[in-house]
Amino acid sequence: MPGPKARLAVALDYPDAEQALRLVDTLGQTCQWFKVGMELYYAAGNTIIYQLRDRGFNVFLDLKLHDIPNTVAGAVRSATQAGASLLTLHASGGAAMMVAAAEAACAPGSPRLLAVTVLTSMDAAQLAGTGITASPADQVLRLAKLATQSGIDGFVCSAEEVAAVRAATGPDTLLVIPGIRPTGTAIGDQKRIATPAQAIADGASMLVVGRPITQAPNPAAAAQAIFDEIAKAEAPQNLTYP
Ligand SMILES: O=C(O)c1cc(=O)[nH]c(=O)n1[C@@H]1O[C@H](COP(=O)(O)O)[C@@H](O)[C@H]1O
Repeated sequence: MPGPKARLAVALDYPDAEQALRLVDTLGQTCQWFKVGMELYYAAGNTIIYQLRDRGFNVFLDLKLHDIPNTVAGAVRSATQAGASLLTLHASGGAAMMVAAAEAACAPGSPRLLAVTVLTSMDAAQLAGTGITASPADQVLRLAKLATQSGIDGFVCSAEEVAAVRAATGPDTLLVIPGIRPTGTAIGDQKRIATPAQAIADGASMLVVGRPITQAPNPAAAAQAIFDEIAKAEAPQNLTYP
C-alpha cells in the first residue's frame, strides 16, 4: 500500500501562480500531489501545470468538464497535452458525454478520468432544488454506476458515501474524497464532510484538502497532521491508488 503522501492532494485554490507556488514551496517535499482547479487554471493556464511537474509533483487537474460529448472529448485531448495525471468531469453530463471522454482519454499520456458525482457542498435540500429528489447517497451511487458503465473508473464523492460506493464498486475503483475537515477546522461551504481518518477507514483512495491546509497558520504542520491521521487509520487492504 502506498504511503500517506500518495493519498493526499492539496487543492491550490488561489487566484494566481505566485500565491500557489508560495504555498507549494512552503510545503516543500511534504506533499506529492497538487490539485489545480478552475480558479488557478483560468488565471495561470498550462504554465502552472508545467511548473508543478518541473518541481516533481503529480498534478490533478480539476476542470469539472460538463458539456456536449464532442466538446468534452476535445477538452480531454487538449488537457492531455498539459501533462496532468488526473482530470475531472461531471457524471451528471450523462453517459454519452462520459463515453466520449473515456474514448478521448485512451490516447497515450492521457490523464485518468474522475467523475464528480454529487458535489460535497450540496445537501439533500439543495439537490432537491435541482429537481433530484433522491438522497445524495442514492444519487452518488446512481451516477457512479452510470460512470462505470460509461468507461470511467474513478469517482469523486463525499466521505458520507465512500463506504457504500466502495462496497458497490470494489477495490479497483479510484475513490477521491473532498470535503475533508480535520477535527476543529472550519467547515465553510462544505456540507457532506468527514475527518481524514474516517474517510480513509471507509475506503477512500485519496483525500482532497484545501483550506484546512492553505488557510492554516502553519500549512506544513497541518499537512503533516493529516498524513499522521491517514497513517494511523485502519484502511481496507488491496485498494487501487492513483
Ligand atoms: O472535484 C473536486 O475536487 C471537488 C468535488 C466536490 O464535490 N467538492 C469539492 O470540494 N471539490 C474540490 O475540493 C476542494 C475542497 O477544498 P476545501 O473545501 O478548501 O478543502 C476544492 O478545490 C473543490 O473544488
